[in-house]
Amino acid sequence: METTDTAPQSQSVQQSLPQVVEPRNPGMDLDMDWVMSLQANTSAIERRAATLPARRSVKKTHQAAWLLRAITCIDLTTLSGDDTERRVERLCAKAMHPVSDSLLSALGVDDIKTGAVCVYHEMIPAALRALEGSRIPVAAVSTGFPAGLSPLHLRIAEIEESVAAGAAEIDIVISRRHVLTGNWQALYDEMRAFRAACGSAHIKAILATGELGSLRNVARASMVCMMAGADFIKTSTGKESVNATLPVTLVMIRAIRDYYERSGYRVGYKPAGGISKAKDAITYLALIKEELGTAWLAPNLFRFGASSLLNDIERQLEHHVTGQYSAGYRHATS
Ligand SMILES: O=C[C@H](O)COP(=O)(O)O
Repeated sequence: METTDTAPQSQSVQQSLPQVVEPRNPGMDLDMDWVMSLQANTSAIERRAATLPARRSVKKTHQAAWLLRAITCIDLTTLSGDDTERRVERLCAKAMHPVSDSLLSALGVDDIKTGAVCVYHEMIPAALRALEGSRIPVAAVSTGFPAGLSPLHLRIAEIEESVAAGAAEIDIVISRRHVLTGNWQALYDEMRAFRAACGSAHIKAILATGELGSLRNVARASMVCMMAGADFIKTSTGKESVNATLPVTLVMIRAIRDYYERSGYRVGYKPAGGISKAKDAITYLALIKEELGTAWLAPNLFRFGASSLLNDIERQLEHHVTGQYSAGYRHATS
């Protein structure tokens, strides 16, 4: 068994984050030779992924620091048809105070907040009002989320409206059919247009990997989106039948590493959908550290897209401090 015995940083979480301001990935011309050269050895990747949760255990003393770091990397999300302003306000309150004051002081931490709050366009004003003064960015899903099958001009207009409404981050969905038909030029052009519409807002490209057919397609789609200027690549909408997985993560973060080695630009990674356990969050963080290095263990380069992960992290932190578990409903986010 391998032990991840170095905590990501000390327990003064927000203050200790690497404060390097990354230059934005400007993208590059579509390099078809590079795209077509990307392969994925599915059985090797699945074998490696299967060993990850068992191989890695974080020493008890470092667990709290890893979990606090995970909190700072959460895009705390609500994306439901029955979302209301009230629900979004409660979510934002949780984003600003993700852990109770008593737990924070027991852990020796002054302040902590989530990486962002992620909502549908209509909820942007409510989120901005509730987060005022907190410096937590609002992320909006866009481009006909989750299917992305509305007319292109409407998808572009949706981005522009969300940016005008104050969203600092835009989570777009790609057209899966461009990947499934191998039309990489169309995917590149679409992503370029989305990036232009975002202006200064950062763009996360949701690949919907559960619908892309193969890990090779995931590798190629990741690379094309980065070439077109994605600031982050993100696995899933949370609405596909298969969302974030470790094999997909391996493929995507290796594409990020290749892109960095060739271009010099660090692109962020956001696994999303179905990540609800603290131990899974630690597995993801440890894998990121191993494959990409500590520069990526910060909210400017790594996010979890998650609606309920914070509840379990808070429970585990409480256990760390008191030695006891409380009922999950006590930590509900919305
Ligand atoms: O992007 C975030 C996802 O929609 C959240 O998915 P989840 O509800 O399974 O955590």
